[in-house]
Amino acid sequence: MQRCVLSDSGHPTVKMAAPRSWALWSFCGRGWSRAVSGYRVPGLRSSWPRGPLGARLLSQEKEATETHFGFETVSEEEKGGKVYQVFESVAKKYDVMNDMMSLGIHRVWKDLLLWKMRPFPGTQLLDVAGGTGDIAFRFLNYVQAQHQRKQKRQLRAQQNLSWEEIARKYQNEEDSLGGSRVMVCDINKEMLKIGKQKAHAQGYKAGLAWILGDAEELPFDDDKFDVYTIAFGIRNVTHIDQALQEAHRVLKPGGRFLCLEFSQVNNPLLSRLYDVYSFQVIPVLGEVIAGDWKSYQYLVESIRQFPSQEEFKEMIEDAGFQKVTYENLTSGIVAIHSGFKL
Ligand SMILES: COc1cc(O)cc(C/C=C(\C)CC/C=C(\C)CC/C=C(\C)CC/C=C(\C)CC/C=C(\C)CC/C=C(\C)CC/C=C(\C)CC/C=C(\C)CC/C=C(\C)CCC=C(C)C)c1O
Ligand SMILES: C[S@@+](CC[C@H](N)C(=O)[O-])C[C@H]1O[C@@H](n2cnc3c(N)ncnc32)[C@H](O)[C@@H]1O
Repeated sequence: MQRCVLSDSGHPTVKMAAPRSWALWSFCGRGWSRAVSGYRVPGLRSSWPRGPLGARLLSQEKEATETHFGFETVSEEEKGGKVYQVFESVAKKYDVMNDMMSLGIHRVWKDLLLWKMRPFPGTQLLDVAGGTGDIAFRFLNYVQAQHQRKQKRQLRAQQNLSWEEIARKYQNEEDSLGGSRVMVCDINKEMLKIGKQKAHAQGYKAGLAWILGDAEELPFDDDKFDVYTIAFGIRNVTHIDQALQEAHRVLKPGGRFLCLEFSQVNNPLLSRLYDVYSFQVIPVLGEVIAGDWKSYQYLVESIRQFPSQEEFKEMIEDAGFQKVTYENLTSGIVAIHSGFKL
Protein backbone atom coordinates (compact mmCIF):
# COMPACT_ATOMS: atom_id res chain seq x y z
CA MET A 1 0.00 0.00 0.00
CA GLN A 2 1.33 3.42 -0.94
CA ARG A 3 0.33 6.47 1.03
CA CYS A 4 0.70 10.20 0.62
CA VAL A 5 2.03 11.77 3.78
CA LEU A 6 3.74 15.04 4.52
CA SER A 7 7.51 14.96 4.83
CA ASP A 8 9.42 16.97 7.46
CA SER A 9 9.45 19.90 5.11
CA GLY A 10 5.68 19.89 5.14
CA HIS A 11 5.31 18.53 1.65
CA PRO A 12 3.61 15.34 0.63
CA THR A 13 5.62 12.26 -0.09
CA VAL A 14 4.89 8.63 -0.70
CA LYS A 15 5.15 5.94 1.89
CA MET A 16 5.06 2.27 1.12
CA ALA A 17 4.00 -0.08 3.83
CA ALA A 18 6.30 -2.98 4.70
CA PRO A 19 7.81 -4.98 3.16
CA ARG A 20 8.30 -2.47 0.34
CA SER A 21 10.77 0.37 0.73
CA TRP A 22 10.19 4.11 0.84
CA ALA A 23 9.49 5.64 -2.50
CA LEU A 24 10.45 9.13 -3.54
CA TRP A 25 7.48 10.07 -5.59
CA SER A 26 3.94 10.93 -4.95
CA PHE A 27 1.08 10.86 -7.36
CA CYS A 28 -1.47 12.57 -5.22
CA GLY A 29 -3.99 15.21 -6.11
CA ARG A 30 -3.44 16.70 -9.54
CA GLY A 31 0.30 16.55 -9.91
CA TRP A 32 3.52 14.78 -9.23
CA SER A 33 5.85 15.76 -6.50
CA ARG A 34 9.30 14.72 -5.53
CA ALA A 35 9.53 14.05 -1.84
CA VAL A 36 13.04 15.27 -1.30
CA SER A 37 12.62 18.51 -3.19
CA GLY A 38 9.28 19.31 -1.64
CA TYR A 39 7.27 20.40 -4.62
CA ARG A 40 3.69 21.53 -4.24
CA VAL A 41 1.06 18.90 -4.88
CA PRO A 42 -1.95 20.73 -6.27
CA GLY A 43 -5.28 19.50 -5.04
CA LEU A 44 -3.96 17.80 -1.94
CA ARG A 45 -5.17 19.42 1.27
CA SER A 46 -4.55 22.95 0.05
CA SER A 47 -5.87 24.35 3.35
CA TRP A 48 -3.51 22.26 5.45
CA PRO A 49 -0.84 24.28 7.33
CA ARG A 50 2.48 24.12 5.50
CA GLY A 51 5.88 23.57 7.09
CA PRO A 52 6.77 21.43 10.10
CA LEU A 53 3.41 22.02 11.78
CA GLY A 54 1.55 20.66 8.78
CA ALA A 55 3.90 17.72 8.64
CA ARG A 56 3.38 16.87 12.29
CA LEU A 57 -0.36 17.28 12.14
CA LEU A 58 -0.76 15.11 9.12
CA SER A 59 1.55 12.32 10.18
CA GLN A 60 -0.01 12.31 13.64
CA GLU A 61 -3.57 12.37 12.49
CA LYS A 62 -3.61 10.03 9.54
CA GLU A 63 -2.01 9.18 6.28
CA ALA A 64 -3.96 10.40 3.29
CA THR A 65 -4.60 7.86 0.59
CA GLU A 66 -5.71 10.11 -2.20
CA THR A 67 -4.66 9.86 -5.79
CA HIS A 68 -6.15 11.07 -9.00
CA PHE A 69 -8.29 9.72 -11.74
CA GLY A 70 -7.79 12.17 -14.60
CA PHE A 71 -8.31 15.58 -12.97
CA GLU A 72 -10.54 14.10 -10.30
CA THR A 73 -9.20 13.39 -6.81
CA VAL A 74 -10.21 9.94 -5.64
CA SER A 75 -9.15 7.49 -2.98
CA GLU A 76 -6.55 4.92 -3.97
CA GLU A 77 -9.10 2.20 -3.36
CA GLU A 78 -11.50 3.77 -5.86
CA LYS A 79 -9.03 4.34 -8.67
CA GLY A 80 -8.54 0.73 -9.78
CA GLY A 81 -12.27 0.19 -10.15
CA LYS A 82 -12.71 3.37 -12.16
CA VAL A 83 -9.87 2.47 -14.51
CA TYR A 84 -11.39 -1.00 -14.89
CA GLN A 85 -14.74 0.52 -15.91
CA VAL A 86 -13.07 2.76 -18.51
CA PHE A 87 -11.41 -0.14 -20.33
CA GLU A 88 -14.39 -2.43 -19.93
CA SER A 89 -16.46 0.28 -21.61
CA VAL A 90 -14.06 1.07 -24.47
CA ALA A 91 -12.76 -2.47 -25.17
CA LYS A 92 -14.90 -3.14 -28.27
CA LYS A 93 -14.04 0.20 -29.88
CA TYR A 94 -10.50 0.42 -28.53
CA ASP A 95 -8.65 -0.38 -31.75
CA VAL A 96 -10.78 1.75 -34.05
CA MET A 97 -10.59 4.67 -31.62
CA ASN A 98 -6.80 4.52 -31.59
CA ASP A 99 -6.66 4.70 -35.36
CA MET A 100 -9.14 7.56 -35.45
CA MET A 101 -7.57 9.61 -32.67
CA SER A 102 -4.03 9.29 -33.94
CA LEU A 103 -4.76 8.84 -37.66
CA GLY A 104 -2.81 5.60 -37.42
CA ILE A 105 0.26 7.19 -35.81
CA HIS A 106 -0.01 4.90 -32.75
CA ARG A 107 0.92 2.03 -35.09
CA VAL A 108 4.21 3.71 -35.97
CA TRP A 109 4.98 4.32 -32.28
CA LYS A 110 4.36 0.65 -31.53
CA ASP A 111 6.54 -0.44 -34.46
CA LEU A 112 9.31 1.80 -33.14
CA LEU A 113 9.04 0.12 -29.75
CA LEU A 114 9.68 -3.23 -31.41
CA TRP A 115 12.60 -1.87 -33.43
CA LYS A 116 14.11 -0.52 -30.26
CA MET A 117 13.65 -3.90 -28.54
CA ARG A 118 15.28 -5.84 -31.37
CA PRO A 119 14.22 -9.22 -29.94
CA PHE A 120 16.44 -12.19 -30.71
CA PRO A 121 15.44 -15.84 -31.28
CA GLY A 122 14.29 -17.22 -27.95
CA THR A 123 13.33 -13.86 -26.38
CA GLN A 124 10.79 -14.28 -23.58
CA LEU A 125 8.60 -11.16 -23.52
CA LEU A 126 6.13 -10.06 -20.89
CA ASP A 127 3.76 -7.39 -22.22
CA VAL A 128 2.01 -5.85 -19.24
CA ALA A 129 -1.25 -3.92 -19.72
CA GLY A 130 -1.11 -5.62 -23.10
CA GLY A 131 -4.83 -5.12 -23.76
CA THR A 132 -5.86 -6.17 -27.23
CA GLY A 133 -2.42 -7.49 -28.13
CA ASP A 134 -0.89 -4.84 -30.41
CA ILE A 135 2.60 -5.21 -28.96
CA ALA A 136 2.40 -9.01 -28.75
CA PHE A 137 1.37 -9.38 -32.42
CA ARG A 138 4.15 -7.07 -33.54
CA PHE A 139 6.61 -9.09 -31.46
CA LEU A 140 5.47 -12.37 -33.05
CA ASN A 141 5.70 -10.88 -36.55
CA TYR A 142 9.17 -9.56 -35.82
CA VAL A 143 10.63 -12.75 -34.39
CA GLN A 144 8.99 -14.88 -37.06
CA ALA A 145 10.38 -12.74 -39.89
CA GLN A 146 13.79 -12.74 -38.25
CA HIS A 147 13.72 -16.52 -37.73
CA GLN A 148 12.61 -17.14 -41.31
CA ARG A 149 15.45 -15.02 -42.66
CA LYS A 150 17.89 -16.99 -40.54
CA GLN A 151 16.37 -20.30 -41.64
CA LYS A 152 16.56 -19.32 -45.30
CA ARG A 153 20.22 -18.40 -44.92
CA GLN A 154 20.89 -21.79 -43.29
CA LEU A 155 18.91 -23.72 -45.92
CA ARG A 156 20.71 -21.95 -48.74
CA ALA A 157 24.04 -22.78 -47.15
CA GLN A 158 23.18 -26.48 -46.78
CA GLN A 159 23.64 -28.75 -49.79
CA ASN A 160 21.79 -32.01 -50.52
CA LEU A 161 18.64 -31.40 -48.45
CA SER A 162 15.58 -33.37 -49.47
CA TRP A 163 12.31 -31.61 -50.33
CA GLU A 164 10.71 -33.16 -47.18
CA GLU A 165 13.41 -31.75 -44.95
CA ILE A 166 12.97 -28.29 -46.41
CA ALA A 167 9.15 -28.46 -46.16
CA ARG A 168 9.32 -29.69 -42.54
CA LYS A 169 11.51 -26.76 -41.60
CA TYR A 170 8.98 -24.33 -43.06
CA GLN A 171 5.91 -25.97 -41.59
CA ASN A 172 6.98 -26.38 -37.99
CA GLU A 173 4.85 -23.64 -36.46
CA GLU A 174 6.32 -23.87 -32.95
CA ASP A 175 9.81 -23.59 -34.34
CA SER A 176 8.89 -20.66 -36.60
CA LEU A 177 9.53 -18.34 -33.65
CA GLY A 178 12.91 -19.76 -32.73
CA GLY A 179 11.64 -20.42 -29.18
CA SER A 180 10.43 -16.85 -28.55
CA ARG A 181 7.27 -16.39 -26.51
CA VAL A 182 5.10 -13.51 -25.38
CA MET A 183 2.75 -13.35 -22.43
CA VAL A 184 0.11 -10.64 -22.52
CA CYS A 185 -0.87 -9.68 -19.00
CA ASP A 186 -3.76 -7.31 -18.37
CA ILE A 187 -6.11 -6.63 -15.50
CA ASN A 188 -9.15 -6.27 -17.74
CA LYS A 189 -11.06 -9.33 -18.96
CA GLU A 190 -12.84 -7.45 -21.73
CA MET A 191 -9.62 -6.11 -23.25
CA LEU A 192 -8.09 -9.60 -23.17
CA LYS A 193 -11.23 -11.05 -24.74
CA ILE A 194 -10.93 -8.69 -27.72
CA GLY A 195 -7.23 -9.49 -27.95
CA LYS A 196 -7.89 -13.23 -28.04
CA GLN A 197 -10.55 -12.77 -30.74
CA LYS A 198 -8.09 -10.76 -32.82
CA ALA A 199 -5.39 -13.40 -32.34
CA HIS A 200 -7.80 -16.11 -33.49
CA ALA A 201 -8.97 -14.10 -36.51
CA GLN A 202 -5.42 -13.24 -37.57
CA GLY A 203 -4.03 -16.73 -37.00
CA TYR A 204 -1.70 -16.08 -34.05
CA LYS A 205 -1.43 -19.17 -31.87
CA ALA A 206 2.08 -20.37 -31.17
CA GLY A 207 4.19 -18.57 -28.59
CA LEU A 208 1.32 -16.50 -27.24
CA ALA A 209 -0.43 -16.61 -23.85
CA TRP A 210 -3.05 -14.36 -22.24
CA ILE A 211 -2.93 -13.81 -18.50
CA LEU A 212 -5.27 -11.86 -16.27
CA GLY A 213 -3.11 -10.00 -13.78
CA ASP A 214 -2.26 -6.75 -12.07
CA ALA A 215 0.91 -4.82 -12.97
CA GLU A 216 1.32 -4.06 -9.27
CA GLU A 217 1.37 -7.72 -8.30
CA LEU A 218 2.45 -9.79 -11.25
CA PRO A 219 1.56 -13.48 -11.15
CA PHE A 220 5.07 -14.58 -12.21
CA ASP A 221 8.22 -15.83 -10.54
CA ASP A 222 11.33 -13.71 -10.18
CA ASP A 223 13.91 -13.50 -12.99
CA LYS A 224 11.65 -14.97 -15.65
CA PHE A 225 11.61 -12.66 -18.69
CA ASP A 226 14.16 -11.15 -21.07
CA VAL A 227 12.03 -8.13 -21.86
CA TYR A 228 9.17 -6.37 -20.08
CA THR A 229 7.03 -3.95 -22.11
CA ILE A 230 4.22 -1.68 -21.07
CA ALA A 231 2.58 0.48 -23.75
CA PHE A 232 0.07 3.16 -22.79
CA GLY A 233 -0.55 1.21 -19.60
CA ILE A 234 1.51 2.59 -16.73
CA ARG A 235 -0.41 5.90 -16.72
CA ASN A 236 -3.45 3.97 -15.52
CA VAL A 237 -1.79 2.12 -12.66
CA THR A 238 -2.48 3.39 -9.11
CA HIS A 239 0.97 2.73 -7.62
CA ILE A 240 3.40 3.25 -10.45
CA ASP A 241 6.44 2.73 -8.22
CA GLN A 242 5.10 -0.67 -7.24
CA ALA A 243 4.53 -1.65 -10.89
CA LEU A 244 8.12 -0.63 -11.67
CA GLN A 245 9.44 -2.74 -8.81
CA GLU A 246 7.43 -5.69 -10.11
CA ALA A 247 8.88 -5.16 -13.58
CA HIS A 248 12.35 -5.30 -12.06
CA ARG A 249 11.53 -8.43 -10.06
CA VAL A 250 10.25 -10.52 -12.98
CA LEU A 251 13.06 -9.59 -15.38
CA LYS A 252 16.12 -11.84 -15.62
CA PRO A 253 19.43 -10.18 -14.77
CA GLY A 254 20.38 -8.47 -18.02
CA GLY A 255 16.70 -8.10 -18.92
CA ARG A 256 15.25 -4.94 -20.42
CA PHE A 257 12.37 -2.69 -19.40
CA LEU A 258 10.66 -0.74 -22.19
CA CYS A 259 7.80 1.66 -21.68
CA LEU A 260 5.86 3.50 -24.38
CA GLU A 261 3.78 6.24 -22.82
CA PHE A 262 2.40 9.73 -23.39
CA SER A 263 4.79 12.41 -22.28
CA GLN A 264 5.45 16.14 -22.46
CA VAL A 265 5.48 17.90 -25.82
CA ASN A 266 8.65 19.90 -26.36
CA ASN A 267 7.46 22.16 -29.17
CA PRO A 268 5.33 25.09 -27.90
CA LEU A 269 3.27 25.48 -31.07
CA LEU A 270 2.58 21.77 -31.37
CA SER A 271 1.80 21.69 -27.67
CA ARG A 272 -0.93 24.34 -28.12
CA LEU A 273 -2.46 22.51 -31.08
CA TYR A 274 -2.23 19.22 -29.26
CA ASP A 275 -4.04 20.68 -26.24
CA VAL A 276 -6.85 22.00 -28.42
CA TYR A 277 -7.04 18.71 -30.24
CA SER A 278 -6.99 16.69 -27.00
CA PHE A 279 -9.63 18.60 -25.12
CA GLN A 280 -11.87 19.72 -28.01
CA VAL A 281 -11.70 16.80 -30.41
CA ILE A 282 -10.84 13.55 -28.62
CA PRO A 283 -13.83 13.41 -26.24
CA VAL A 284 -16.09 14.23 -29.21
CA LEU A 285 -14.59 11.33 -31.17
CA GLY A 286 -15.08 9.16 -28.07
CA GLU A 287 -18.74 10.08 -27.92
CA VAL A 288 -19.38 9.68 -31.65
CA ILE A 289 -17.47 6.44 -32.19
CA ALA A 290 -17.58 4.68 -28.83
CA GLY A 291 -20.59 6.42 -27.28
CA ASP A 292 -18.35 7.27 -24.35
CA TRP A 293 -17.27 10.87 -23.75
CA LYS A 294 -16.14 10.30 -20.17
CA SER A 295 -13.57 7.60 -20.89
CA TYR A 296 -11.90 9.80 -23.49
CA GLN A 297 -12.02 12.78 -21.17
CA TYR A 298 -10.19 10.54 -18.68
CA LEU A 299 -7.65 9.62 -21.39
CA VAL A 300 -6.66 13.22 -22.12
CA GLU A 301 -6.65 14.21 -18.46
CA SER A 302 -4.55 11.23 -17.44
CA ILE A 303 -2.03 12.18 -20.14
CA ARG A 304 -1.65 15.62 -18.53
CA GLN A 305 -1.14 14.03 -15.11
CA PHE A 306 1.69 11.78 -16.15
CA PRO A 307 5.21 12.88 -15.16
CA SER A 308 7.68 14.40 -17.60
CA GLN A 309 10.31 12.36 -19.41
CA GLU A 310 13.00 13.25 -16.83
CA GLU A 311 10.75 12.64 -13.82
CA PHE A 312 9.69 9.25 -15.12
CA LYS A 313 13.31 8.37 -15.87
CA GLU A 314 14.16 8.98 -12.20
CA MET A 315 11.27 6.81 -11.07
CA ILE A 316 12.57 3.96 -13.23
CA GLU A 317 16.02 4.41 -11.70
CA ASP A 318 14.48 4.42 -8.21
CA ALA A 319 13.02 0.98 -8.98
CA GLY A 320 16.57 -0.33 -9.50
CA PHE A 321 16.99 -0.10 -13.27
CA GLN A 322 20.33 0.94 -14.76
CA LYS A 323 21.31 2.72 -17.96
CA VAL A 324 17.91 4.39 -18.11
CA THR A 325 17.36 6.44 -21.27
CA TYR A 326 14.41 7.77 -23.19
CA GLU A 327 13.58 8.78 -26.71
CA ASN A 328 10.89 11.27 -27.67
CA LEU A 329 8.60 10.42 -30.55
CA THR A 330 6.47 13.02 -32.37
CA SER A 331 8.03 15.89 -30.41
CA GLY A 332 7.40 14.21 -27.08
CA ILE A 333 3.70 13.41 -27.55
CA VAL A 334 4.97 10.01 -26.50
CA ALA A 335 8.32 8.72 -25.25
CA ILE A 336 9.96 5.33 -25.01
CA HIS A 337 11.84 4.78 -21.76
CA SER A 338 14.35 1.97 -21.55
CA GLY A 339 16.23 0.49 -18.61
CA PHE A 340 18.17 -2.65 -17.73
CA LYS A 341 18.22 -4.97 -14.74
CA LEU A 342 21.95 -5.35 -14.18
C1 LIG B 1 -9.55 5.36 -22.26
O1 LIG B 1 -8.20 5.27 -22.48
C2 LIG B 1 -7.72 4.99 -23.69
C3 LIG B 1 -8.55 4.69 -24.74
C4 LIG B 1 -8.02 4.43 -25.98
O2 LIG B 1 -8.84 4.13 -27.02
C5 LIG B 1 -6.66 4.45 -26.19
C6 LIG B 1 -5.82 4.74 -25.15
C7 LIG B 1 -4.35 4.76 -25.42
C8 LIG B 1 -4.05 5.68 -26.56
C9 LIG B 1 -3.42 5.37 -27.71
C10 LIG B 1 -2.88 4.03 -27.97
C11 LIG B 1 -3.24 6.41 -28.76
C12 LIG B 1 -4.27 7.54 -28.71
C13 LIG B 1 -3.94 8.70 -29.54
C14 LIG B 1 -4.04 10.00 -29.14
C15 LIG B 1 -4.48 10.41 -27.81
C16 LIG B 1 -3.79 11.08 -30.12
C17 LIG B 1 -2.36 11.39 -30.29
C18 LIG B 1 -2.27 12.54 -31.16
C19 LIG B 1 -1.62 12.61 -32.35
C20 LIG B 1 -0.78 11.55 -32.90
C21 LIG B 1 -1.75 13.83 -33.15
C22 LIG B 1 -1.43 15.08 -32.43
C23 LIG B 1 -2.33 16.15 -32.82
C24 LIG B 1 -1.94 17.42 -32.94
C25 LIG B 1 -0.56 17.86 -32.81
C26 LIG B 1 -2.93 18.45 -33.14
C27 LIG B 1 -3.31 18.62 -34.54
C28 LIG B 1 -4.17 19.83 -34.51
C29 LIG B 1 -5.26 19.98 -35.19
C30 LIG B 1 -5.71 18.95 -36.16
C31 LIG B 1 -6.08 21.23 -35.03
C32 LIG B 1 -6.69 21.38 -33.68
C33 LIG B 1 -8.13 20.94 -33.62
C34 LIG B 1 -9.18 21.74 -33.79
C35 LIG B 1 -9.08 23.17 -34.09
C36 LIG B 1 -10.56 21.17 -33.65
C37 LIG B 1 -11.34 21.09 -35.00
C38 LIG B 1 -10.99 19.90 -35.79
C39 LIG B 1 -11.83 18.85 -36.07
C40 LIG B 1 -13.20 18.70 -35.50
C41 LIG B 1 -11.36 17.77 -37.01
C42 LIG B 1 -10.80 16.61 -36.26
C43 LIG B 1 -9.41 16.47 -36.66
C44 LIG B 1 -8.73 15.34 -36.74
C45 LIG B 1 -9.32 13.98 -36.46
C46 LIG B 1 -7.32 15.45 -37.21
C47 LIG B 1 -6.30 15.05 -36.17
C48 LIG B 1 -4.98 15.27 -36.76
C49 LIG B 1 -3.94 14.48 -36.58
C50 LIG B 1 -4.01 13.23 -35.80
C51 LIG B 1 -2.72 14.93 -37.28
C52 LIG B 1 -1.43 14.48 -36.69
C53 LIG B 1 -0.36 15.44 -36.94
C54 LIG B 1 0.85 15.45 -36.35
C55 LIG B 1 1.29 14.39 -35.45
C56 LIG B 1 1.76 16.57 -36.58
C57 LIG B 1 -6.34 5.00 -23.89
O3 LIG B 1 -5.53 5.27 -22.87
C1 LIG C 1 -4.48 2.12 -23.24
S1 LIG C 1 -4.56 0.42 -22.95
C2 LIG C 1 -3.07 -0.14 -23.67
C3 LIG C 1 -3.21 -1.47 -24.35
C4 LIG C 1 -2.03 -1.90 -25.21
N1 LIG C 1 -0.82 -1.99 -24.43
C5 LIG C 1 -1.82 -0.98 -26.37
O1 LIG C 1 -0.76 -0.40 -26.47
O2 LIG C 1 -2.73 -0.86 -27.20
C6 LIG C 1 -4.23 0.33 -21.24
C7 LIG C 1 -4.40 -1.05 -20.67
O3 LIG C 1 -3.88 -1.04 -19.33
C8 LIG C 1 -4.63 -1.99 -18.61
N2 LIG C 1 -4.40 -1.77 -17.17
C9 LIG C 1 -4.78 -0.72 -16.41
N3 LIG C 1 -4.38 -0.89 -15.14
C10 LIG C 1 -3.70 -2.07 -15.09
C11 LIG C 1 -3.03 -2.80 -14.07
N4 LIG C 1 -2.98 -2.35 -12.82
N5 LIG C 1 -2.46 -3.97 -14.38
C12 LIG C 1 -2.50 -4.46 -15.64
N6 LIG C 1 -3.14 -3.82 -16.65
C13 LIG C 1 -3.71 -2.64 -16.39
C14 LIG C 1 -6.04 -1.73 -19.07
O4 LIG C 1 -6.91 -2.78 -18.74
C15 LIG C 1 -5.83 -1.54 -20.56
O5 LIG C 1 -5.96 -2.75 -21.25
